[in-house]
Amino acid sequence: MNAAADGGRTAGAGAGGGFIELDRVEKVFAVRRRTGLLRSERREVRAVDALSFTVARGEMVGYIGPNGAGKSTTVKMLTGILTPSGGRLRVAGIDPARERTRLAQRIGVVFGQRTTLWWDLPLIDSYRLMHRMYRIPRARYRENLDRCVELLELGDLLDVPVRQLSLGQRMRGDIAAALLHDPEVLYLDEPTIGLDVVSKARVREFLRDLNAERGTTVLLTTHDLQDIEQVCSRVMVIDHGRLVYDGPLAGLHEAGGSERVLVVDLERELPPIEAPPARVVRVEGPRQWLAFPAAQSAAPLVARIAAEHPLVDLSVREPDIEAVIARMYAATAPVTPP
Ligand SMILES: Nc1ncnc2c1ncn2[C@@H]1O[C@H](COP(=O)(O)OP(=O)(O)OP(=O)(O)O)[C@@H](O)[C@H]1O
Repeated sequence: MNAAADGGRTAGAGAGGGFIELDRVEKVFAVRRRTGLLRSERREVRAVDALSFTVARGEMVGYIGPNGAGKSTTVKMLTGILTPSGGRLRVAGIDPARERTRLAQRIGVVFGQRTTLWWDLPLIDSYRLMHRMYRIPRARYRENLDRCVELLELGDLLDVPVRQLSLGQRMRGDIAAALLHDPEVLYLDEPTIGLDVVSKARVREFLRDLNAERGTTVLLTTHDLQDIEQVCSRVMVIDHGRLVYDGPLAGLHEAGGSERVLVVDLERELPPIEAPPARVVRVEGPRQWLAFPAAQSAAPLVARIAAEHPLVDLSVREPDIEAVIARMYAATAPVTPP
């Protein structure tokens, strides 16, 4: 399982070391569980376990894993909200837990399921408050705001109270808020959750542009593998607090032999389509489902089917992250840290 074998320590490291560096980082929570009327038992939850990886400046990395794997705990340690129980962690050379305020000037955070905006205020008032809170120089604030308003198409929304925005509009508003102070690194936690296809595409395109123009380092937590495919060149998989894969997304699909499904609507009922290595896994009237290796592009398969069959419509279904990870486990034993 390639780079994870050395704890991901070398992957993506820049000449002068990584921009984000974790060396055997741990986070243990003490939890109390009630065992009787007056009795409770103390238990430890190892949310992050000897986690080591390096992210170079300007990298866009997906950070995925099943529920409870330790993703949020990692991001909270990277922002200084939580202090590690052990190990060494640095972001831009700063120890987040010790210098949280100084680090805040250099990082941006977006939580898909929570907003950092003031609910009852028009969007622009939240930005004005952040301008003061972060003490952003006026010219820089204006420049960043203008750019975000243009690229995220916020012009008509600036005077709308946040509670009246749709989920997609609010998410674009939150992304702009995280970028007003020009952070060098952006942590995004489920930035496309609940968004429609067009809004998702807009957010992904914006992140790619941001990275190309400013070299912003991006760490993206998501359950949507298309976010990773379209934004990140590298993906890290965490499970039970440990890094179990670090490399390209295609490699993750290969490790588990995962498949995508092409759903094809034909003009009429026809015999199962023959287009190896894709294979028909289901037929319902004029609709057919073809499974094909997820590491391969769908384009040649689509072109071939379109050329040989009376095609009306088609769509591609991605494998879900839990299934990919489960298959990866089935195919190879997870890395056990030394
Ligand atoms: N404050 C806390 N106190 C006790 N246990 C915690 C605390 N925060 C997280 N945990 C536990 O640590 C483990 C990792 O949780 P974490 O929220 O980091 O997972 P996650 O990968 O972000 O999951 P999800 O995808 O569901 O958000 C879980 O077992 C969780 O119950």
